[in-house]
Amino acid sequence: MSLLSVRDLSVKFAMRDNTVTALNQISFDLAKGERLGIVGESGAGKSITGFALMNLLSRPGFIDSGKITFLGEDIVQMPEAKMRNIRGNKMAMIFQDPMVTLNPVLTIGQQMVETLMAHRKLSKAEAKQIAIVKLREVYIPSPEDRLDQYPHELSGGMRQRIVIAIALLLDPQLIIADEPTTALDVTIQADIMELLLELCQSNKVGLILITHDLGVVSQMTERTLVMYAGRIIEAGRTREIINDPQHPYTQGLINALPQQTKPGQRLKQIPGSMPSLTAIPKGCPFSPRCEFVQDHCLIDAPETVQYANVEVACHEVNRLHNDKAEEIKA
Ligand SMILES: Nc1ncnc2c1ncn2[C@@H]1O[C@H](COP(=O)(O)OP(=O)(O)OP(=O)(O)O)[C@@H](O)[C@H]1O
Repeated sequence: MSLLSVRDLSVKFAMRDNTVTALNQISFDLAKGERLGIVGESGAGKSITGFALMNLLSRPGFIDSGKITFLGEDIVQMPEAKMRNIRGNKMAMIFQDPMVTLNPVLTIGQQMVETLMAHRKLSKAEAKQIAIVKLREVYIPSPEDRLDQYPHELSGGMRQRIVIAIALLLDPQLIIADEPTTALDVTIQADIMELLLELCQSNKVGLILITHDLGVVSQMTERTLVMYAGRIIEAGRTREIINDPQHPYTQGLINALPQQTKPGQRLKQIPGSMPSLTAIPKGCPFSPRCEFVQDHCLIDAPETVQYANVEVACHEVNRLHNDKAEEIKA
């Protein structure tokens, strides 16, 4: 059984005068223990996807259609009380800012013990012991002492480690991490990612990692979804997507990576920007920024097709692929 299955999921925002589409019929699967990256520029719909999966969208956002099946159960139709239980026990979300999760007026120990006791039949002493074990797993030094500290007494990196420990407290099967290191000092970002990877692997926890950074995705995940204007425009094994991207947008993201730029050369940014939800172009949403655009790209939205080991939504994928092969031959 797959851990998660998303079919034709559409999310809309009810604005004052009209309704705009933030997610447009996205579909994907996640196997148990699998790690999936969701990448794309700001506004692509990555965070909205994370919130929809947790059934945490709030007005004006709502799931318009589609199905989300988690461990065999339909999340979209699930009553909120049951969903709250699943959110605590089976899936957890880690946000960019640790203070979204941590309560500033409670000690670390109070937060962890309360969470454990709310979901498990445990005495306070037992819950405290589990909290200490979990803090040790995220390499918090002197965990016994940390239990009595408040979040503001700890560094940003330490706070995010504690958030990871809280996410893992009830042994979830899925963690959704939305830019979990963006707010942290650059020097500790890699440590936190490494920790998350290690814990997901050792506990066989599925991971959905939301990030704009393809470099991070290549280190952390087995499969990747590339999102643009609320659609999945390319999906496949991370290795294939990084080494042989098929969609011009993915190619643009990879060309913009600092490692692709020679010293003294300017970063090759994709021209233009992500459209706002109220101005998504007709046809292929990427067409105004695409150097390979053809007339028909402006009229019809491309279907998703299987091509060279990935799924890709681009009218011109065949031509681009052949041109690239010719280039390599020459
Ligand atoms: N409450 C809201 N009302 C209206 N539009 C919204 C709301 N929240 C998000 N949006 C829009 O939904 C789109 C997708 O947003 P989302 O936060 O998922 O993007 P993202 O890919 O996660 O970007 P970022 O990397 O900046 O977080 C954006 O165009 C955003 O402006």
